[in-house]
Amino acid sequence: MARDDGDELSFGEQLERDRLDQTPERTDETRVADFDAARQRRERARERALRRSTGAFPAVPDNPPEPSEGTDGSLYDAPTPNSRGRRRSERQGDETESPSGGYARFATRDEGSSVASGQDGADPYRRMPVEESTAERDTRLVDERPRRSRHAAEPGDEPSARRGRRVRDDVSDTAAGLVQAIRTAGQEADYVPVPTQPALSCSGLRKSFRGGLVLQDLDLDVAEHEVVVLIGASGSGKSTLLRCINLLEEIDDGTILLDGEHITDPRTNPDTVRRKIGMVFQSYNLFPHMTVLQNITLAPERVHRRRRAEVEAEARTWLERVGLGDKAREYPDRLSGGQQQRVAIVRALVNSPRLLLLDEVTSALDPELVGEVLTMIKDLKTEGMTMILATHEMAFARQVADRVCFLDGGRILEQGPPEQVFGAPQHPRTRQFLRRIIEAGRL
Ligand SMILES: Nc1ncnc2c1ncn2[C@@H]1O[C@H](COP(=O)(O)OP(=O)(O)OP(=O)(O)O)[C@@H](O)[C@H]1O
Repeated sequence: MARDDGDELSFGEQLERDRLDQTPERTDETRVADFDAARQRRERARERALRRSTGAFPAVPDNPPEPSEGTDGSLYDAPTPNSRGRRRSERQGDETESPSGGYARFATRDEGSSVASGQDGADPYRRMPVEESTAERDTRLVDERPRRSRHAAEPGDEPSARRGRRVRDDVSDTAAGLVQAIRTAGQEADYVPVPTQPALSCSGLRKSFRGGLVLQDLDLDVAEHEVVVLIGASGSGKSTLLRCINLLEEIDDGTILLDGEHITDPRTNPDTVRRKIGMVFQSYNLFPHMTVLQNITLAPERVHRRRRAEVEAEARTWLERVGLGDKAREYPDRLSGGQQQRVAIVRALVNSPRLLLLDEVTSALDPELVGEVLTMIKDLKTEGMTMILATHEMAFARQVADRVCFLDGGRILEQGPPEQVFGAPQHPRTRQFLRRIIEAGRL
């Protein structure tokens, strides 16, 4: 539906206009003024919803505001699949925006609108039970939200159900999906869930080289602070996945969202993305003719146009932290392999990336040098860095991973907490792979 001035109307706006049109004794001026005011209110509500989606807020307020139909009687914005086609009066039990802009709450089927309107003495903000399902994957239960996510996907999860739902504008849709899930299950709920979005969300990734499919409809969500370790046989697609995430390879199909931003959109500037995603490779890739400091500051200065003094100060701080403070003026060939790899990691960290990708970072190191790099990665984990690592170091994977993903033939065949994947693998292929690792004495 189009407005008179040609603008597309959202579904909420259509309903709002219908409602205003049907109100008797209104002049054109008041109708237009009311419509614009309602539109602004909805935009403010949308901004608040977005802010809430990225930060913590109380699920159950100390002093819950009176449940409200909205101070203005306007329609709740962002209509949802299960609410489309219904007017506010019919769906006000689904979601209520408090006057202070604070809370999402969900009524069960039996509560109907009486709860939302505060009738019959029901506490409209009481906790309600919910059993987490796949559709609720991208929500956190506020009262139990851990600092570090344990994103334990189950084998057999249906990824396609999540596809295309990771953009910021989908926050309300996610919440609505959750409401629907609760209703479908017909269960009473324990908690008020809050929709959140993963730091990284890959959906339906496909990548082929010369006709050979290397990634096949691969889905992967990574929560903030989560450490995901990719394991799998040589050629299973681990490096390709990391390179696609960093836009070093162009995907054939699918989407990658970073903090809800569609980074695989062809209009995206890869340099902007790479400032937010640090990547470290097996072979450290340091420039031999540049000092350690120059290697670290090169891209931030030249590509990202950051001020030299600022970048140098950051680089020196990092070098001190990883015990290489005295190496800033050295050339790479004067450093050990482990030291060079630590410099490469510092180079990836100096832009304060949102996500760090580590591709076999210990493979090229002498065994006695592996430890210092692994210690550095463990320290980064402790500090809450969100990371995806591809590694053949199974013992390390077991120690550092929040979640282990086993790749086979370009697919994530099995994933879960390390104790589950290493201790009780479900898929025969995972068991076969791990048996070989154990036989080789690598686990
Ligand atoms: N640039 C490329 N051109 C052609 N084929 C490629 C290219 N990059 C990767 N491949 C192929 O894609 C498949 C997956 O490679 P990838 O490096 O992602 O696997 P991997 O799981 O990281 O292996 P490894 O553990 O040995 O590093 C392999 O068959 C590889 O030969």
